[in-house]
Amino acid sequence: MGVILSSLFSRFVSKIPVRILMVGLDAAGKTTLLYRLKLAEVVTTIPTLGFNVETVEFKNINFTVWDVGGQTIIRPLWRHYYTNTDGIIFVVDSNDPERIKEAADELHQMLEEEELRGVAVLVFANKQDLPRAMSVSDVTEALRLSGVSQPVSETLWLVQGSCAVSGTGLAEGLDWLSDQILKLRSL
Ligand SMILES: Nc1nc2c(ncn2[C@@H]2O[C@H](COP(=O)(O)OP(=O)(O)OP(=O)(O)O)[C@@H](O)[C@H]2O)c(=O)[nH]1
Ligand SMILES: [Mg+2]
Repeated sequence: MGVILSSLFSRFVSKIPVRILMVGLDAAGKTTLLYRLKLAEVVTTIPTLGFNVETVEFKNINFTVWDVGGQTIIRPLWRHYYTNTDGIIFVVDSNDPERIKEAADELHQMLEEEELRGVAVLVFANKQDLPRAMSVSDVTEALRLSGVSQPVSETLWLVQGSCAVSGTGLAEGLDWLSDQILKLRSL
C-alpha cells in the first residue's frame, strides 16, 4: 500500500523532462536569458565558446536547456545537439537589423534538418527594452516565418518579444513552448 501510494505521489509531483536547444547568433542574449530563467538574476556573460546547460523548472516541466555559443566559427557545432530535442529556442537580437537576415538564414537552415522535423520553435525577439529594437512583427517578417506552415492543430513556431535582462516575455514564451511540446507528445 505504502509503495503504491508513494509511486502515485511521485507520478503527480515529478516533473515532465523536456530537452530544449537554445541557439541564435552571437550576442543575441542566450546566456543572459538562460541564467535569468535559472537564477532570476542578470549575470555578466562572456561569449560562449562551447555550451552551458542548466535545468529550469517551470510549472510541471523540467526543462534541460542547452545554450550553445553562436559565433560564426562555432555554429557548425549546433547540429551535434539536435538529437532528442523537444523544442528549440531561437534568440534574436531585435536591435541588430544588420544581422537579421543572417539570423533568418541560420534558422531556416536548421528547420530543414530531418532530426528537427516537427519540433516546436520559440523565437525570442530579444532586447525589446532598447528604443530602436525591431518590433515582433518586423522580426517575424524578417525571419520569413509566415511561409513556414503550421500543422493543423498545433503551432510550430511563435515569435515572442522579450527582454532577458528584466525577464519580460520569458514566462509567456515558456508557457507556449511547454503547451506545444505536451500536445506534440500526446499525438
Ligand atoms: N539591453 C539588453 N541587453 C541584453 C539583453 N539580453 C542580453 N543582453 C546583453 O547582450 C550581450 C550578449 O549577451 P549574451 O547572453 O552573452 O549573448 P549570447 O547569445 O549568449 O552570445 P554567444 O554566447 O556569443 O552566442 C550582453 O552584454 C548582455 O547583457 C536584453 O534583453 N536587453
Ligand atoms: Mg552565450
